[in-house]
Amino acid sequence: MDHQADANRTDLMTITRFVLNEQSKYAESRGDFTILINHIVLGCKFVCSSVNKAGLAKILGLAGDTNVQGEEQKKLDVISNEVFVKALISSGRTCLLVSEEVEDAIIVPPAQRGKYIVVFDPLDGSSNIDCGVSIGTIFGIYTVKDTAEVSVEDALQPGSSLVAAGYCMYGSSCTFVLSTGNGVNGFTLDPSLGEFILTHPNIKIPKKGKIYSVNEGNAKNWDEPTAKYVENCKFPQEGSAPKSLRYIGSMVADVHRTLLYGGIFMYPADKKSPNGKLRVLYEVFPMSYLMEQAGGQAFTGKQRALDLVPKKIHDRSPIFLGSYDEIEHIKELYAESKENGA
Ligand SMILES: O=P(O)(O)OC[C@H]1O[C@](O)(COP(=O)(O)O)[C@@H](O)[C@@H]1O
Ligand SMILES: [Mg+2]
Ligand SMILES: [Mg+2]
Repeated sequence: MDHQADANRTDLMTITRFVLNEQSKYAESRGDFTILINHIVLGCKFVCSSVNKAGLAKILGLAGDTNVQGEEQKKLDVISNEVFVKALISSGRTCLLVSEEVEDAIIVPPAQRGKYIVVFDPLDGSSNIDCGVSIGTIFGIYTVKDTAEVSVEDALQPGSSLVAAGYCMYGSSCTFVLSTGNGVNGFTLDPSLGEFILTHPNIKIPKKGKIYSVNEGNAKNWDEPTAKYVENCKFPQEGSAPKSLRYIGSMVADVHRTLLYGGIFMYPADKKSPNGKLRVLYEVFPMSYLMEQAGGQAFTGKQRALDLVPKKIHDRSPIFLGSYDEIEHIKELYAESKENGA
């Protein structure tokens, strides 16, 4: 047993240590945020182990119910939702929860309330669960002044009011990516320690990218700027190389690759779904917050995504997010089509 190596492992930057360091920068902090993040991390570890043994544990397939989105819920959608609702309420640091899998906002019992609102997608990429392709969990964190009178309206804040956001990807390795407003950091789960260790410090997305990510199956219903942008990816001007298409169909996995490699992920509006598919509060906002914190951009086709103010907790919005220059190009195409009166 190499005791020295083991001893050295004690100075690894775990996520708890990292968040505690972050918190120590705020004189008024009492550790509430660290406790909240620890409960989210606990939920992710639980879901990760469930996902890894899903086939064995017979938790693949449908749960038999339909959620507020009209989607057939997978067993892991329901299990993940229960895990996070319980973990977040038992943290004693939340007052309101919004989950993709629950129609109404969950108001935490007064005795267990804290100042944070958590919006979350307990299991993202549900269509990929049964074939073992990467899936994830997405979350955003807001604060509220008066927890005593908290109501669903308190969750309908712009994305720019988020105090933190992140996701956990259940893939070949389990990766937790977090921003508390000072850049983006990635942590990998060390199964032998059961700890998330800092492996991707201060993630910065490349300014340009060689990859575009979109469900081309919707192409015939796209608007002109989207069609033009994708056309340009495939048939670029003289001297530029065509981009590669990568589409996993799990937002967490497609955005994680985009964050690390650069490029663009988009779920645009189309004639079939004029507001796109992805949900503002617990998909679009957290990923847009992370993208901006990493030096990228997030655009709806009309405005900066984080400036949106949702009217309902399950609102959807078109979204283009990724490398700074790629989003600039999309913005120009939308401005052009607006000038042409489209
Ligand atoms: O199959 P489509 O239409 O391309 O949609 C894929 C998108 O839908 C989602 O699966 C929606 O998320 P959920 O799985 O959480 O419902 C995203 O992860 C993904 O980006
Ligand atoms: Mg999702
Ligand atoms: Mg989901």
